Amino acid sequence: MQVPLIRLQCGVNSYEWGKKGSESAAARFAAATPSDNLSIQADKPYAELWMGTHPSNPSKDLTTGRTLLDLCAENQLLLSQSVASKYGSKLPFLFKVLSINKALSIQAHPNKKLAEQLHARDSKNYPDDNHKPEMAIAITPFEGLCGFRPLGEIAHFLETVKPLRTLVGESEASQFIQAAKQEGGDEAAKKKALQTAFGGLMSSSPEDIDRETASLVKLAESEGADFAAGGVSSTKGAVLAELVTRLNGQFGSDIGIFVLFFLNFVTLQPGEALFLVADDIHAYVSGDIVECMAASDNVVRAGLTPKFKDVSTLVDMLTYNYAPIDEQKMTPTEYPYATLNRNAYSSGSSVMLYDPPIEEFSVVRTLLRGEGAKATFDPLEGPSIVICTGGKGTIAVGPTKREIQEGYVFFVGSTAELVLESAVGQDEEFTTFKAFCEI
Ligand SMILES: NNC(=O)[C@@H](O)[C@H](O)[C@H](O)COP(=O)(O)O
Ligand SMILES: [Zn+2]
Repeated sequence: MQVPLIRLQCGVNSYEWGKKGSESAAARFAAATPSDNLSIQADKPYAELWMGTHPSNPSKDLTTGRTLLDLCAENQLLLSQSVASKYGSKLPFLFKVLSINKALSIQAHPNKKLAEQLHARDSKNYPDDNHKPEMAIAITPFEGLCGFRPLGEIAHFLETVKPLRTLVGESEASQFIQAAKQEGGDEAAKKKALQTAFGGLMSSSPEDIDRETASLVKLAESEGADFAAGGVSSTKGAVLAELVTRLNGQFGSDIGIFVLFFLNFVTLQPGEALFLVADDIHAYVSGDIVECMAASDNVVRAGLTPKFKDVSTLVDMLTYNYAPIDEQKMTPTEYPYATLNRNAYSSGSSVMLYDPPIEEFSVVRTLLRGEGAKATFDPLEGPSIVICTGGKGTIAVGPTKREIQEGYVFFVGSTAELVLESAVGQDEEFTTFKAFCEI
């Protein structure tokens, strides 16, 4: 049976935080594929390219116009029997490219149980009954807020940033500082103190937020590198001061600006990655990324957004885990099931695996340098989606061989032996990302 290689036409979502017009990688990639209803407008934000079967924006077979969702429902072998029997006739993952001009909302994604409850209670704001663990891989330099800081860092900010301490509340702040400074001590009590302090911040009144935002911005502008007593080792005062003024410029007076002092601020270079389990708090700030997640669009938001906010649900649902940012970063490993040809070896090409501790997806980044560099992948017992984010080459499954260049997206059916070959010049790179599920 001929395993299909299907060129996809993918939709792009215009959220307010997206980069504008062709500055947006999501827009450029979407526009690389012929479409009768997409013309990129220079002043319109384009946030997310969606690749997959999610019904909110299902990808289509470019040749027939049929949705990938329909094709998988008609022929489960595209997914493989094992994947289809566990996840039904749809992809277990949703694959995206995000192009971020302004900060995304302060958010977390509910675990499976909470997702079912929220979906049953409010399917408009919570369209899925599924969890949404997610992984982000930087295409360009990326900034994000991710997971709670080590408690000592938060204590430092409560002691040195008066507007923050005022919004948290004097007693909550001093109780937290006391708990944070206890050597060893009861982990559950520390997390409770963190939840109380964070909950105190998030329950601030709009008047208090307006007043304290104005004071915070004034301090940031006047103190510069000395802001927050010079900051902490992971985030220096000057960086914090710039972030406060940037976020204030983007959102005006907003409680999300104060969340900055509770969350790790992380920068990723191209190829570096983050993994977020369900219920992990985060907010991406800038850059272009590839993102892969379980098939869900459930977002619980609490700040930095014009969208629906559900602050009490967010405060209640969080794990209140805290850790240095390096524990949130994911380290890719060499992908063992691909063979590079001589050109690829000699030009320093690479095939790297990003493999989070969940079943629904993994991602492989293939970076082929120079003319004729080739990677041959062992057949997978499961579905894949491949996007080219730079350069050009060919993609082949069995006897079917197609051109692929920046923005092109292909669905690769189960048990395909996939071959990628570069058609770029000597010092250029042909880069693809492949999301897949194999169980
Ligand atoms: N962390 N990234 C994600 O979860 C993306 O997949 C979501 O689609 C975005 O967070 C949605 O962001 P807004 O709700 O528009 O602020
Ligand atoms: Zn998210």
